[in-house]
Amino acid sequence: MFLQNSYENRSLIQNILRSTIWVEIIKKECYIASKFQEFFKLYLKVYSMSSNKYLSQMENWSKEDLIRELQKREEENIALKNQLQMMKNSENDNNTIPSSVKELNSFAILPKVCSELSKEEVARYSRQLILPELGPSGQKKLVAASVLIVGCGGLGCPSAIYLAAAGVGCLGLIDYDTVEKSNLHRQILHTEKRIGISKASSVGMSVKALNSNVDIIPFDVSLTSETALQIIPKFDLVLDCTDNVATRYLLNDACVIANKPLVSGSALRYEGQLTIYHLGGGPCFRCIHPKPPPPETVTNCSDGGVLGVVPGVIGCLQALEAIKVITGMGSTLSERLLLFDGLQGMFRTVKLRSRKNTCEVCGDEPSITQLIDYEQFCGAKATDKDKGLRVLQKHQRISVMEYKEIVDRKTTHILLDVRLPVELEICSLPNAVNIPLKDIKKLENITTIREMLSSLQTQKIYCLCRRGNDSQLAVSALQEELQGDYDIRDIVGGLTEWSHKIDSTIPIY
Ligand SMILES: Nc1ncnc2c1ncn2[C@@H]1O[C@H](COP(=O)(O)OP(=O)(O)OP(=O)(O)O)[C@@H](O)[C@H]1O
Ligand SMILES: [Zn+2]
Repeated sequence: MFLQNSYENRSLIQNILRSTIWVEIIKKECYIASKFQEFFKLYLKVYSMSSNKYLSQMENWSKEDLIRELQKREEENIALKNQLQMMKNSENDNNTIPSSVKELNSFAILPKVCSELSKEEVARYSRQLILPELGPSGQKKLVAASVLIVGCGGLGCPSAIYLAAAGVGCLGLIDYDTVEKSNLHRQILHTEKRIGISKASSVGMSVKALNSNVDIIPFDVSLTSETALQIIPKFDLVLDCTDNVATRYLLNDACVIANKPLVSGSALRYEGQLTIYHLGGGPCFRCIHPKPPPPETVTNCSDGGVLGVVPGVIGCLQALEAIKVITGMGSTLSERLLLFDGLQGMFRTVKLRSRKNTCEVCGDEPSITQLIDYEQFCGAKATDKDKGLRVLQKHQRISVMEYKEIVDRKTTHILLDVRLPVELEICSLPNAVNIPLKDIKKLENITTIREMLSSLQTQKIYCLCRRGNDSQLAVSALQEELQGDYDIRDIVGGLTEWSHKIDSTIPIY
């Protein structure tokens, strides 16, 4: 069989093998980082194992499959090389980041009682020390303080770096995710070389490089109902730098139960918001939002987009609020919500309601005294990754492979791309008709679709979007509006799946 493969496929297989071997080697090399005498023995062993295993598996693969496999290996290689480089760098670096905390029961924050600022501290913080409201006494409070930053993304990066710069003694950094290329436009503490490594460690490294006096405690874990109360009580104050509703409720309830103030920020497109919950008798998040919003009304950065500067602004302001809470300077945003409109260049502050004595968690007789299942409560995952909507039956959906066959057989149909026009400028399939989901029920669009169906003499409409969520909603909407014997389906996984399985030249965004 192998002999029947084209020359091209064979050379692809060779490349995949080479790449696979490197993945294995680098993994091992990471493990034995400094024991290079074992390196060559390992190389030979891995080489012979990998060749036999992979050759027999890949003999019958198509060229497309081989290209995809190669890309996967190469990406894995880059991430691993970055990790290895990081390990080698840290061997020569005095400011190494402690490895991330896995045993949540056992970590401790070393108490920093700062009775006197050192000469070095006076020199480093001199420009803020001479502010009368802060002064040496405020600086000592900062040095003795510990702040937990939940989420090391667009908001977490600026808040972490400013708190470290200001001399906060200990920063806890939580994020379960790893650095991706699409993070770099706004998550400014990560670097190209750190793609693939833990976000919490990456932020830790940047923070340490700026101020080695700060103790860093990274947690490569998801904050959940199981982990939250093992971590939060050990810190003085918490920053919510996350991006999903379930985590917002979890953080709120955990901070009320642990009696910690919560500095909460959010940013989307060109706008941001900021407030402080559960501080000095002020309201908590549940006092303001007793019920979660319907999941389908929540937009995140990866769907709605965000200009990087906007979380930059809000993250900096979160750091400022934290500094005020710790030092007692000025007046905080408790019971007030700050709204930032980046496009108009406007800040506004609105008054929030005061604490509700009937609040389920911070009220006089709370019914929530321990953490609950927040994904169930919100009807949404505690991540903004893929909403994975499922509103259609199996017979109303087709896979990208099935759609490819329809295209190859030249079966007459309408391909309806329901993304925004700006997204079609990024990438699109040939002959797609664009009607954004939000406009799909408009009379003129329904009329256009009816006319196209009748002029093409077809009953078939295939709806396409970026990841296969909006396309399902489009199918439901069209079924309601068209009311006829039509074959309307959605293409599962959308253009992202098309890129993975059919045409890897389509960019994933
Ligand atoms: N429950 C949680 N525990 C730990 N980290 C969380 C939790 N919920 C969200 N996060 C983290 O909060 C961060 C939010 O940052 P942001 O929205 O800027 O990043 P993102 O999710 O990487 O962005 P994108 O939507 O572009 O993929 C993410 O890094 C995410 O992993
Ligand atoms: Zn409340």
